Amino acid sequence: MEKIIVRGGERLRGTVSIEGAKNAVLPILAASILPATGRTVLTNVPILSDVYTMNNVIRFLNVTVGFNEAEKSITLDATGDLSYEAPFKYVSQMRASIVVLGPLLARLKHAKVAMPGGCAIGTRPIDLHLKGMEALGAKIEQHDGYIEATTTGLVGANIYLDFPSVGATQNIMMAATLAKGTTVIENVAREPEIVDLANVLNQMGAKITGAGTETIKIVGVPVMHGAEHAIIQDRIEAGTFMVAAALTKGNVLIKDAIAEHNKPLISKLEEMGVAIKDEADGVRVIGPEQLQATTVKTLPHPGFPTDLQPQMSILQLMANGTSVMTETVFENRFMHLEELRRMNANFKIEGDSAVMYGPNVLTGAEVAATDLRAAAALVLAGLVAKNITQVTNLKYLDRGYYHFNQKLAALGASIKRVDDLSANPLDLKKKAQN
Ligand SMILES: CC(=O)N[C@H]1[C@@H](OP(=O)(O)OP(=O)(O)OC[C@H]2O[C@@H](n3ccc(=O)[nH]c3=O)[C@H](O)[C@@H]2O)O[C@H](CO)[C@@H](O)[C@@H]1O
Ligand SMILES: C=C(OP(=O)(O)O)C(=O)O
Repeated sequence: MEKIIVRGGERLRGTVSIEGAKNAVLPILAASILPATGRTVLTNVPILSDVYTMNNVIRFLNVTVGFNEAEKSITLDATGDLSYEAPFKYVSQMRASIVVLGPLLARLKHAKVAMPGGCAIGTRPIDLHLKGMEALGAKIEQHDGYIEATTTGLVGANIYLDFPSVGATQNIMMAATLAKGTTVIENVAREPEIVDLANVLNQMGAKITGAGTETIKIVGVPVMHGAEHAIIQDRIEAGTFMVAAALTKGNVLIKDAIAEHNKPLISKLEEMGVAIKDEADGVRVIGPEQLQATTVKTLPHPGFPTDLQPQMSILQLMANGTSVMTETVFENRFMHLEELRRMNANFKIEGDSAVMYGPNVLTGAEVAATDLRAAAALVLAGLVAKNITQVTNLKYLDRGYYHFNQKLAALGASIKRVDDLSANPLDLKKKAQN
């Protein structure tokens, strides 16, 4: 069985490089459906199972996809006859496939996408995506587990999102690029990945302003063309390594990390006694001898990211005093803590909060990942636990981290992965197809 085996107790030291952002590249791959002429070339693409899955989705739609793993680049061509259906087989593997709905509707006036279910971290409805498509003039029908959207032509509209959903913002923004007239979306998500998507769409000929603020304006254009774009750095991977350095009393330079993108994490780390230095080539993190307790609440950007909550909670467990983590974005994102009971973690869950009594003395155990960030958090816990920790269910880790154990080992962690199917991109690719 594939597993990561880690012996706790090493201080991490050195430099670690960060990949392109998973949450930026996935919607941008969907955006490659929009150009009717020219090829799109993406660079700084992370080698992740989610990327292979999204490649499979858009290949099924007849986009030509060439992934050059050695160069971390993908060339895309959507100039042929496209198909409008994203089947259950792929959408069930990865919820983010729902973001093909907007571009398909814009380009073909017809989209049929399998209904994405919830996942381990929450129920994850898509009502806001659908509300946006309807406002732009799409007729939505739900049947046989599919959402079918049709239109005689999308028309710009004013849309207010009840919640700044990342996926809904991306889907509506992409649908509106080719709509007739102007669309204004209010209360949108402001994540850096939204800005990256808007940048590539504008390179493709779209007219989008306001990405990164609460209101996005899109002036529809008749046609879009291919573009070249380098994916932004992964702030969640960077944040995970910041936590790893802080946790192990380490001293690590997270190369090319963008401090601005990780402000909410950095501010909490500083509160806990961690030294952070914004250097010319990245962010240096120096962990203290003893972390201090802190209170954290997850929120849409620029609040504390839910995707760093599980990792941050390991720091809180190790901090001196009582820490509280409140999760407001997803209703079921404390599964890693339940696993950590096997490692003697002392905490209690009260509604949407976890109250952690530190400093804990974690002891190694066999634990199973339940989702992507839970997987990373369990490995982090292993770095500071006594004895040996074994983490299984690594398919979740491979969705979002490239060479996670190798990068930690290069920083001095005593860690290895057995039966490693992620070392070779071809194995990851095969896994994404199964
Ligand atoms: C591929 C990708 O980029 N994934 C990220 C994206 O997911 P995703 O785009 O799915 O997350 P959303 O921002 O849409 O979801 C946030 C909250 O809004 C709710 N909601 C969302 C849409 C909707 O139509 N109705 C509704 O109620 C969700 O159930 C959830 O409680 O943002 C999340 C929140 O930062 C991150 O954790 C994910 O890593
Ligand atoms: C929840 C995440 O991703 P997704 O939305 O793809 O499930 C994540 O990246 O932590």
